[in-house]
Amino acid sequence: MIKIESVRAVEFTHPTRRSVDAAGHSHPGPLGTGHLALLSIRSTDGVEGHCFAPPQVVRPHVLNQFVRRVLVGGDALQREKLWCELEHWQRGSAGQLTDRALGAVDSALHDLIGRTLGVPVYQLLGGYRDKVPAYGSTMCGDELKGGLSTPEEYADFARQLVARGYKAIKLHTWMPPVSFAPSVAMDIKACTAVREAVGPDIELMLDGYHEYSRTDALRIGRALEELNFAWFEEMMNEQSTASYTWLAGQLDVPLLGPESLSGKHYARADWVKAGASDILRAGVTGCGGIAPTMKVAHLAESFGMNCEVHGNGAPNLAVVGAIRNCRWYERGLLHPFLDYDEVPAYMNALVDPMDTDGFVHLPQQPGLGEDINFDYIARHTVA
Ligand SMILES: O=C(O)[C@H](O)[C@@H](O)[C@@H](O)C(=O)NO
Ligand SMILES: [Mg+2]
Repeated sequence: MIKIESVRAVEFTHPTRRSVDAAGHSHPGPLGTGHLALLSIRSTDGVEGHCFAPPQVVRPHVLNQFVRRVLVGGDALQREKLWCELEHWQRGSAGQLTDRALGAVDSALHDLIGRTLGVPVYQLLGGYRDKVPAYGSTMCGDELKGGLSTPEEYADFARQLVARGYKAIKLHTWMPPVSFAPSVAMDIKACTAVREAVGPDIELMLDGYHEYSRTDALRIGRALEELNFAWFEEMMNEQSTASYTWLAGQLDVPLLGPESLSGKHYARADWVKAGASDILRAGVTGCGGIAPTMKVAHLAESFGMNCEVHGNGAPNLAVVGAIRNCRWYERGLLHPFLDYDEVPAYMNALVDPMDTDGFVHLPQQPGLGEDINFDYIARHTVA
């Protein structure tokens, strides 16, 4: 038994050049102050498991009303039981206990178990590989000169990413509030420019505006087929499964999803049944944790599908290291103005450094493998 003694979240500040637009997409911005929380679950053995999360996701109300009531005194080794109890509390939480909160708790529980047993989480989950190829996932397009404001700038950045070692690149193109977005023509021009820049051997994917009509999505999809793209992602509202099923029937380029759709592994089972995508998608923050993300991966495998894990970071990387049916680790989000390889102030090292061949090596430390700068966090804790 790994008896849980306490659960806490510490909010801290850190310098950042990432800003968020009205639609929640990140872009480069002036040097500013970011806020983040570190959720920590401590056992009676004195070991702690951790997960970073937005402060509001693990705010006191969420910990006091739900998380502590389920976890404290429980056995971290029974994390499926704990997860199911938290999921049960969601329905009556008036939307306060989010899938992201479940994701943070489940990730910290996995970290606690791994740190206690001295085993990396990806090996606890199964252990399929010790390194994985990464694709460069760009930030969304912008109107910043020299940034990602034109098809040519996407092409320039793609050349830089190939030189860095990436063997695949996913374009997030322009979305509102960018003044000219959405634009079918510009999306196609950016994809064409990048394909011409990197040649035929680099895999390319598009993840653009998320609310195109069926007919607009079809126009873009046809162009991606000409450009031999590897997949087409979240081009329509994912709440319309029928639209994805229709589009999948029209196109040869693989559709990938759902990313943003709530409903965890349950909704993704319905997508498989509906034939709404060719490649499934799940991520630890969007699906409510490592455990449900693994369930989606296994569901996909049972139907001969890949499951491309959504997002970067230690929990998602652990899942990618534990499953066969995922081609890439999503490394990003990337932008010409930002150095992704710069270690955040609250860490002592990146969890996902990439070698010159484009591989990310799974961390071999116990737990999720994050080398957290606890002193920095203590010095920058919000009172
Ligand atoms: O803000 C978002 O929608 C996400 O960061 C998104 O851009 C990115 O994570 C994604 O879509 N990856 O596939
Ligand atoms: Mg996406």
